[in-house]
Amino acid sequence: MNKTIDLVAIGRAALDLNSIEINRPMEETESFRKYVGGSPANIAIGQAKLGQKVKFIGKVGDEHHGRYITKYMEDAGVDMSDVVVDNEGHMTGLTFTEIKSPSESNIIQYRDEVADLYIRPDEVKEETIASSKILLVSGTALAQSPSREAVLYAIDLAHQHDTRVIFEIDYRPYTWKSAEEVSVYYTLVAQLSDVVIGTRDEFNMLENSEEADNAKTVEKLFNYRPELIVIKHGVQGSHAYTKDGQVYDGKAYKANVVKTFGAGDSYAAAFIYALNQGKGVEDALKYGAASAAIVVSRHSSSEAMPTVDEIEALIIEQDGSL
Ligand SMILES: Nc1ncnc2c1ncn2[C@@H]1O[C@H](COP(=O)(O)OP(=O)(O)O)[C@@H](O)[C@H]1O
Ligand SMILES: O=C(O)C[C@@H](O)[C@H](O)C(=O)COP(=O)(O)O
Repeated sequence: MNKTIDLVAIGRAALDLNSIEINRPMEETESFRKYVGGSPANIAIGQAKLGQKVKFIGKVGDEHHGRYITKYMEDAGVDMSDVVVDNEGHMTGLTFTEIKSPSESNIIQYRDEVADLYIRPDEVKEETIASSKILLVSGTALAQSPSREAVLYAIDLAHQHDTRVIFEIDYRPYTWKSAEEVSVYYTLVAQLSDVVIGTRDEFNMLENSEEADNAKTVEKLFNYRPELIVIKHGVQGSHAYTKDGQVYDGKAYKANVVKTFGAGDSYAAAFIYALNQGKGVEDALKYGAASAAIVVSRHSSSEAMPTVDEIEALIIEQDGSL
């Protein structure tokens, strides 16, 4: 089928309530600003801001927040026509963020019985997956049925239609029942994906191990489908590994940090954008890191997503050239 969509993301679109009073613990914070949130929604918005054609597959609550999210993402350029409105009383998920200092942010999520975890396989449209170059899978969508089966079905369709599967591990400690359960589903989906992106801690969850050896992690996964694996190490940067044995080291850019969350989603949006533009892995690491440096210097994880010009200006400013 003709690939008219650059990326389709599956998973949660939710709300972030970010503390307005920065550098304060949550216990002393009284005011919050609302943004669209949820890792795959943030990545979809980031991609749209980079000029990509993006579609979203998910389920939102039949209430004010669900309507706000759908409208915001449509206005941001994300095609929301496959998003289902829940009709069983499940609500949109909420995240409160604590901005304690430029090096410490924490999040508290309300994720019990949330609408996004109730998307069913029969609500995933084959023609959407078939017409997209990339299927972006968020690991949190594997935490519970029927969302788990919806994701596995989407991956199967992607394989049938030559759609590249990118797995953002996106570990959140809610909803999952045990470390073993996390490891089983993360390993299964990583083995079925073409590209896997996660932090070192997230790969530890995948392996259900504290060993934290990047070389061993990639060696095991390269026995399966993945051809590119990215392991992120916060402000220390990230590493990309290819199946043919190449290793690329990416550095973080200097930033005037407001808060540390949002780094991963902005990194993924720009990293995938660069790959889709035909740039090499080395450049993709720069685009991802520059995008993250911009988002950590702003208040949100969605509205804060940069344009291509902003990313390239930051790379030129700090590296001297693109
Ligand atoms: N404080 C920071 N300043 C500048 N860049 C950052 C900072 N924190 C993270 N980044 C960039 O964002 C990337 C992803 O961040 P990381 O914290 O590893 O992911 P996640 O947000 O998913 O936990 C890093 O590789 C780095 O390039
Ligand atoms: O993913 C969520 O549900 C919460 C996000 O919207 C929030 O902005 C966040 O924690 C982003 O974190 P990241 O993984 O550092 O990008």
